[in-house]
Amino acid sequence: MRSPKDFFRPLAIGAPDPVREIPFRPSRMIHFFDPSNPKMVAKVPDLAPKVDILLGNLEDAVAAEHKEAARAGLVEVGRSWDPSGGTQLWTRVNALDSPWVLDDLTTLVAEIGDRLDVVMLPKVEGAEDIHYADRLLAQLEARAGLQRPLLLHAILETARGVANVEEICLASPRMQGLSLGPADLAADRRMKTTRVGGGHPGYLVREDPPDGDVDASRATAQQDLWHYTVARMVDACGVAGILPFYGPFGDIKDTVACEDQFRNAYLLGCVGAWSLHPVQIGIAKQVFSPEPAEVAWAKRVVEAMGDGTGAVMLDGKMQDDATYKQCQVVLDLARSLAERDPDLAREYDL
Ligand SMILES: CC(=O)SCCNC(=O)CCNC(=O)[C@H](O)C(C)(C)COP(=O)(O)OP(=O)(O)OC[C@H]1O[C@@H](n2cnc3c(N)ncnc32)[C@H](O)[C@@H]1OP(=O)(O)O
Ligand SMILES: O=CC(=O)O
Ligand SMILES: [Mg+2]
Repeated sequence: MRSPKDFFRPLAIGAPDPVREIPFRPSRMIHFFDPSNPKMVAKVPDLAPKVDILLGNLEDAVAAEHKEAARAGLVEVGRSWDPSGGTQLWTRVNALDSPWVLDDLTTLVAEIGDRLDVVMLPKVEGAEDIHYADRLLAQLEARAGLQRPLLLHAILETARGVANVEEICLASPRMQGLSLGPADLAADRRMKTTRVGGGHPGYLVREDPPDGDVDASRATAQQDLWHYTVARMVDACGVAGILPFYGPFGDIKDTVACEDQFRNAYLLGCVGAWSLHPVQIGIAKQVFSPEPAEVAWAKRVVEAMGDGTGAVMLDGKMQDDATYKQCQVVLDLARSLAERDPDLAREYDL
């Protein structure tokens, strides 16, 4: 194990210094596109200003015969990318055991390393995966003469990854965040759902039988299959000072259930989710931006609490040091979103 004193030292001579803190930038949606698909690439100029993060996906959902074209397509997008708009450019590279990942990393860092913000790594199982990518990126950054380190984002999508989630988050100063990968995770855990995220009608609780009559009709409510993992992920990210995201919701037509899944993640502490189709961009934008009424309430609490200590009553509700901090979380998020979004700035009146 390396000495903690070495944690913030570059892993290759000439590589940029690792970041000390993960910058919080608006990250409500990570919009996936396939850079080998000309129709999707044609939409990039229009989509880029509408999303917080645009991600060129090279892994699953890109057919094996299109892997090289996807990599080359992302290089083209990166070369004409204008970072001054504030949108982040990310990529999801192929898995570390795949035949493509080495070329993905070497090509992307050399060609567009100065445009990319974050590299998403799929199927991360433990700290050893992050250590490998960390060293390789440092070598590639040094060779490319990059001034700023690329950050790493891991997808939590194997049982082993979930079991090792804390060590993954703490494995490198490059770690920017985690996403839940419910599809691969379901397969790896042998869960019996064939859906990409979302609930399942079979996973429910049923009310007790009235007067012991087990044949009577009884109300049921679907439960959230992902609650445990999202909560675990949020805590692990909190420990490491990095950002948790919900991942994909595959039922593109069911925008209502998508919104519910995103909102559960938002309330539990996630900063954003993936959008797989343009229709999901607006859902994520709305859900992961605090409601104006919530922001107004947070402002009232902070004002009423003065220096943030003691207890006061506001509309019949007790406020103290802890609720002051809860309200600061909402206000900090609102302020950072308002800086990027003039409509929200007006609605929040900040
Ligand atoms: C489990 C996981 O790993 S999830 C992450 C990996 N999966 C992905 O990245 C999937 C990304 N999304 C997609 O591939 C597509 O959205 C699909 C296959 C789900 C649906 O695609 P389509 O059937 O073409 O959807 P639809 O007909 O509604 O598309 C409307 C238009 O939006 C475009 N479009 C669809 N998705 C996207 C996207 N993610 N980004 C940009 N444009 C898109 C289509 O090309 C189409 O363009 P056109 O009007 O010029 O013909
Ligand atoms: O990559 C995402 C997943 O759900 O699997
Ligand atoms: Mg996956």
